[in-house]
Amino acid sequence: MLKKEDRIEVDVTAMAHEGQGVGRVDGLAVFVEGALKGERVLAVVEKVSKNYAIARVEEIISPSPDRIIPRCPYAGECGGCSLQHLSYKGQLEFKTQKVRDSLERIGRINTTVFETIGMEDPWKYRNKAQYPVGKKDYRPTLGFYMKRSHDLVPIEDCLIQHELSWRAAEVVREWIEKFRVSIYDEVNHRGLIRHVVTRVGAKTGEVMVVLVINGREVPHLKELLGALEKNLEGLKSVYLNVNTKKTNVIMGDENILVYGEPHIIDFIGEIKFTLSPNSFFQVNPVQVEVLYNKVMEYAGLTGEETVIDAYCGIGTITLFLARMARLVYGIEVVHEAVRDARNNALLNGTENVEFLEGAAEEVMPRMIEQGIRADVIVVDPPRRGCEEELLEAAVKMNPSRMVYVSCNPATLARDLRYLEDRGYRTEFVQPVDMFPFTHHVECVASIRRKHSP
Ligand SMILES: C[S@@+](CC[C@H](N)C(=O)[O-])C[C@H]1O[C@@H](n2cnc3c(N)ncnc32)[C@H](O)[C@@H]1O
Repeated sequence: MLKKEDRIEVDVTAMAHEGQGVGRVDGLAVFVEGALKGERVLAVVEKVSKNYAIARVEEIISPSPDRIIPRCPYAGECGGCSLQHLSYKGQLEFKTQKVRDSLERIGRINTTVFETIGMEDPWKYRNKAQYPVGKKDYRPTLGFYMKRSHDLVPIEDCLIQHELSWRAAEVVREWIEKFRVSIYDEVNHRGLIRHVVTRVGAKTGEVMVVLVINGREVPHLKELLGALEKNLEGLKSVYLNVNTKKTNVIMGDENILVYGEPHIIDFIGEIKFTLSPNSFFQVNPVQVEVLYNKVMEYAGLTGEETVIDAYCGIGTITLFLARMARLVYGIEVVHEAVRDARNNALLNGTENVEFLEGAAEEVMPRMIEQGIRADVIVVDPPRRGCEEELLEAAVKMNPSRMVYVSCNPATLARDLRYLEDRGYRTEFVQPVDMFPFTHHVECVASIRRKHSP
């Protein structure tokens, strides 16, 4: 029987969904952090439970041809990226396989899963960063948490963040140090500065800086704004975000604008969007165009259709769809996002959209009661996937096509099974790499009604 601290040799035969290598020792599945499929490794057991064990790599006995030396100096420590040691080609293959496995095992979906579409340059792609603030050797530091912990890994830069983002974080760090501004301590719930959140408009270069604070004001604000203005070309907006709760949720509900404009602007393709501190906006501006173009292709619109875009956020997909549809309903639960979506429609002069506020699983049944039907339904839910009530309503509307955008292959598989059992067929699934160097993958599924009425 394996036990904690055992040193074992493992032949890694598969990759788990979060990127750990998996092998078997004494009949038990062992998940080895940092190991790749095809490798033989020496590992130290960290945890043993009834059905599996967890181990960490101590030595690579025979490496995979896909193993690379991580470019990031914090790889293995920082919880942000889990695949820095895998070649980019290997990452894309891993993601394709992960989607195929989920669809087959969880959903028993028999469909074509295309190869994952990757980036030409998979670095510096993120337009949003959330840096926790802490201390190292009594000095303020910013960084990222280790995997499954709140231990801060101090960093000097992040290779997947937009460069303006780190520059903003550095300015805030220097200001904290210079004016001895207190740093939040989550153990005793004291101190002021919790996180620095940055958003960058990739096409416009506009920057928003949000200081998440355990309070409603900061000392030496004038000096902070002066330093940000001086060092950050493109600075458009600075907010204080009030989060006085003892919680792991990063941002609170209240935002106080202390500099510049309430929004920054960015484009996806030709369409213009305003972004506020809390609104959801896809983090990879290059791949989001690839993703939305796939949505358009699979929606197959001619200009005649009534379309529903459920879980529409600030109306990004809605406005794309509207260019080729008669009317698009966007449905979203977050009030501010609906307000932004309506603004974005105005900003782009788009009139054939209507935004409905509420939980999509409640709004869609009400639409049916009002006699509203859709020819095409697009859904883009959070990781937990769609509520059954929403899928039930979607099937009742009897659209000829659905497009499912998903950031979680497991819930995608579950929901596709629901639809397959009720007269729909998954034509194909296209994974898109929105998050290089992490284990996450986005998918677009094309779904068709099996029989026309
Ligand atoms: C993955 S995001 C997609 C947003 C948008 N389609 C985009 O590409 O930017 C999911 C969105 O669903 C919203 N949401 C979460 N639960 C919801 C629900 N039950 N009904 C409607 N919207 C919901 C979230 O606020 C978020 O804006």
